[in-house]
Amino acid sequence: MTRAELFAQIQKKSSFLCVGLDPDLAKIPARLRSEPDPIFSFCKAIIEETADYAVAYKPNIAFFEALGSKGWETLQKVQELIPRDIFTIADAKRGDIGNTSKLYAKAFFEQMDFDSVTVAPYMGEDSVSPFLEFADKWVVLLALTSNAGSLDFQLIKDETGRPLYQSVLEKSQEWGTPENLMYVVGATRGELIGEVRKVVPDNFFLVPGVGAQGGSLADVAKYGMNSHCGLLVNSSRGIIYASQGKDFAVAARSEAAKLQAEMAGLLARYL
Ligand SMILES: O=c1ccn([C@@H]2O[C@H](COP(=O)(O)O)[C@@H](O)[C@H]2O)c(=O)[nH]1
Repeated sequence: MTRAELFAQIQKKSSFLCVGLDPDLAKIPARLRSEPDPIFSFCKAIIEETADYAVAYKPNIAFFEALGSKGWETLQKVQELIPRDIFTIADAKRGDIGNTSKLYAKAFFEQMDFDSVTVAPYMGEDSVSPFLEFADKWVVLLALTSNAGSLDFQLIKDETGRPLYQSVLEKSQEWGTPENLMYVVGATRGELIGEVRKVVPDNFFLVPGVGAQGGSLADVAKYGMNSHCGLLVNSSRGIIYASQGKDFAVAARSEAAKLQAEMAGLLARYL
């Protein structure tokens, strides 16, 4: 999917919602556990109920690969089920020496047809570039993550006072363009999102941390939105586990609808 197509979807749905698919057998409704593929049934119901409000889905690969070969089959079926006009993110956090990264890219872009994959920047240019060689596919590079441990490295300053996340942003601008490179920027980082936006004015951000992690959607839009919206805001547990009862899919729809309504207001205000 191109950047223009993604922006067109955002405008059409008045939404920049990414629904995170983190399906945990221990948390899905008990009645689904007797189905032949409980995780697929769960994801299918969530996708069917939230697709009106979502412009992206982000399956977190850990929740599938933890189930072994069956989990990979389920992931492929889930990816194929997502409507083609909705952006897909394989949240796999890959990155290795060049020839290995190339095969990770083939796995997510050719074996499966994801639009994008999350990649860690730690190993540098040759670990990221192989993912950028695929037409209309995207790298979503970890920049300023939402977790507490992000403080361990990402905010450490070099001798010029520049934090590490800023070096990641600046250096990676040499590798990709706003047409194929997004950044992970946590919603829990508040006004720091504005600092990231100053360094990379045109790139999309994938923003996890709204919902279960407590980040503010209003702050994300205030500090992060650009003229193409530039934001995909993810919520996983806040949507998919809105209810663990029989009404889980309807409850997920309702949570997605609430976020979309707030997003529509923010788009009207800042775009
Ligand atoms: O900085 C990051 C990078 C990735 N994630 C992932 O996003 C979702 C968030 O789930 P919630 O349930 O909405 O908290 C999850 O898959 C994480 O692995 C992140 O949270 N922060």
